[in-house]
Amino acid sequence: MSNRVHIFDTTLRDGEQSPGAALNVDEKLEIARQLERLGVDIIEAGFPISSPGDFDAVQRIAKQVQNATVCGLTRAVRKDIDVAWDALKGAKRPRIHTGLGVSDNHLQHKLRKSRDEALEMGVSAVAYAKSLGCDDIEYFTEDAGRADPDYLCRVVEAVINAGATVINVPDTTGYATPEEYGAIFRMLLERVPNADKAIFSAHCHDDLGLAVANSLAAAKNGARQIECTINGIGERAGNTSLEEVVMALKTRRDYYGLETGINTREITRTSRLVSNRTGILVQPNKAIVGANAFAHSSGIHQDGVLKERTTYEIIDPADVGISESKIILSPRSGRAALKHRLEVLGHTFEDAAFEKVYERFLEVADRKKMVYDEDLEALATDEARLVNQTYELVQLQVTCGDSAIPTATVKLRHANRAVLMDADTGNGPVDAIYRAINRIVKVPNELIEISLQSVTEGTDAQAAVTIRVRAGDEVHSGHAAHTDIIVAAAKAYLNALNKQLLNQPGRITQPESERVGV
Ligand SMILES: CC(=O)SCCNC(=O)CCNC(=O)[C@H](O)C(C)(C)COP(=O)(O)OP(=O)(O)OC[C@H]1O[C@@H](n2cnc3c(N)ncnc32)[C@H](O)[C@@H]1OP(=O)(O)O
Ligand SMILES: CC(C)C(=O)C(=O)O
Ligand SMILES: [Mg+2]
Repeated sequence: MSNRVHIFDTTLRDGEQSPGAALNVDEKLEIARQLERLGVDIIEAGFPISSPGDFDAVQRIAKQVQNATVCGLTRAVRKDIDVAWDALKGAKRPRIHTGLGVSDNHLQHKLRKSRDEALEMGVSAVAYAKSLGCDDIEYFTEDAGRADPDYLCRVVEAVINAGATVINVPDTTGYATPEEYGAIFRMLLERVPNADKAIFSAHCHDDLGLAVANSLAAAKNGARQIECTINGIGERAGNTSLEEVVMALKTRRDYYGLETGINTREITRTSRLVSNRTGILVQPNKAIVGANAFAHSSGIHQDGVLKERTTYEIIDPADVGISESKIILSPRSGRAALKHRLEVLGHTFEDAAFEKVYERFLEVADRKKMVYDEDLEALATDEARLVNQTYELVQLQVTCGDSAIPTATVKLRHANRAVLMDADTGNGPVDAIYRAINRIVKVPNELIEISLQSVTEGTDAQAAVTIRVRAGDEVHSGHAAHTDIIVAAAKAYLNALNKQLLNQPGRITQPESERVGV
């Protein structure tokens, strides 16, 4: 038996059966083009009899696709087959996918047919498709996951005799377990006398979250076609996800010994296109294509991945078309991750300065949960400026509002370790802060410009404050960033005053203001 597994993509048929996923014809064509780039073997383009729009889509895809087989779904009904064959006329490699339920549940309640009647319908549908000149006929034994094995074997044997070349054994309701589903394929291959005349195909639904596991079990037991959809979209809980099943076969080739023709580097692009056009978002923790699939956010993992990627990654992100894995800076990140990201952004620090950056990073991370490059830039430049500071902000308390007198209390630490506190009122909170700071620092200056800017997005964004003060002939600028804009304003002012103080002899001398908590 060959070790090549055909990938049958049904994003445009079963995937489009996802509630709310309806695609227009142009979008279907666009997705079909991308599926070809991805290298799928078969594109199930639609159910041509279902609507004029679907007929049109199948017809246009059939004409456009160059390499893949293009397939149209039908019931085991002549008019469906006629319409599908008509839609597939322009295809280089057309396939009719017809079939009928095989479980007693479907026979009794839905089709209201006896086993023999249904078998006869299936056989005539295949024979009819063949009579039209179709030599690639796939037969689906709907709800095979709940069918009587003896009846399933009878149906499969009969439809292969009638001309079916591919036998689809769907677990339509997502009921089977991997062991059971694998065993169905083993049984069919062992018991059906003409089984060697057909390729057996797995088609699984994810009602119990087992679609991928069931498809893999089928492949392990002889299935050589897997039906799947991009992002696992599809009827109810969805279908087998193409990206998961393909990457499982590739990553665990040692276990399955099977190959597909998929160009896995196109996986991410295809996933994004389908999500975009269907409007169905991909959950962040989704395997392979979720936003977090290659993101590391805790310190121990980040340290490991930075030392050697394979400590926590079994797939190289480049293999699925992602340039690199992500290190997400969070309150759980350690020094290794922070240092790495700062270096990537071009910031290096001496050990002591780095410890201060790390301390401030943790403060920001606790407030923001995720720290972005823009936050780091703000944080790093701020710290770089503060290395030579004379005064450092220890604590700030502000009272303001439409009926309160803006009042600020500031506590500063001097370079000689003295902690100084003072308070003042002002026209507004920033004015009050600057007056309180002036009472401690006591360097004459004039505030000539203040600008406030948000450097990241959201209500928890970092605010950056830039100010300029004039002292005699000199102008000093100060810059600081913080998630609290009032704190950023205080730090920016201190930053400017610290620069002013750099030029003053004896700046490390103890100033005269009130000393507290030395
Ligand atoms: C498991 C799957 O995913 S199967 C594919 C599911 N996809 C779709 O159903 C989308 C396309 N479907 C449609 O557009 C429509 O349902 C159509 C055009 C196929 C049929 O529409 P209608 O003629 O109005 O029939 P309706 O949908 O109400 O009922 C389905 C009929 O097909 C019968 N039927 C269902 N499956 C099959 C089958 N595989 N072979 C033969 N008959 C079938 C049902 O028993 C029912 O027949 P009844 O009306 O005699 O009871
Ligand atoms: C039409 C068939 C192949 C199907 O989608 C199913 O049984 O789930
Ligand atoms: Mg299905």
